[in-house]
Amino acid sequence: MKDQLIDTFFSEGAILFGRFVLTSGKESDYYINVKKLSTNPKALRLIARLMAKKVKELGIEFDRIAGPELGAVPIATALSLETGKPLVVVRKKPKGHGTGSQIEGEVKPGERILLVEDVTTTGGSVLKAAEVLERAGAEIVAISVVVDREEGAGERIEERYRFISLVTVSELFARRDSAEMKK
Ligand SMILES: O=P(O)(O)OC[C@H]1O[C@H](OP(=O)(O)OP(=O)(O)O)[C@H](O)[C@@H]1O
Ligand SMILES: O=C(O)c1cc(=O)[nH]c(=O)[nH]1
Repeated sequence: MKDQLIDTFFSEGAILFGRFVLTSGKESDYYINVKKLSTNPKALRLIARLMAKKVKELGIEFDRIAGPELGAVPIATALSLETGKPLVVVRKKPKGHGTGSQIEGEVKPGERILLVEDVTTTGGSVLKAAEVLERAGAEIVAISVVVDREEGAGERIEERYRFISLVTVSELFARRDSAEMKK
């Protein structure tokens, strides 16, 4: 399943090369567009199945799944359907009208949350979401990401939480290099 996911990144054109400014302000000569996969039902199902399998194998128990706006929302939703566990969505900022809420869905005090992310670079975005959930009384049992760019997020997140990645950029680029060698 993991190899299938890696292949899907290439077949869906989800790895772009050029100059990109990242959310952290860093610059990069490549960009992983996980949204290309999370908007494709077959690829999204594969991500959800792989994530559910990995979490189960590691014996991680949780009551609820959380997905921070925006990239993680379809992934967390698919994982909720796959596992039958309820969902919460964490906004980047509290809603400016209506409920004024930053969390959509209910977090009960002491609930064990599996926090999902699409891609991690510095880990700053997902750590902000973790803070919002903890302020609401949740316990973050693990942070699970589809792709880790290996630019410090793992080390930063692991200071406080269990960190799981489905694939790393090294694994993605190793596959590209081995495919090119075979040509
Ligand atoms: O680990 P970090 O350095 O925080 O970078 C990764 C974050 O950047 C992207 O989000 P983006 O801000 O582009 O928002 P979007 O998901 O709303 O498109 C991605 O979805 C992660 O949330
Ligand atoms: O750090 C980011 O903002 C980022 C990097 C990346 O490769 N893909 C993405 O969606 N966001």
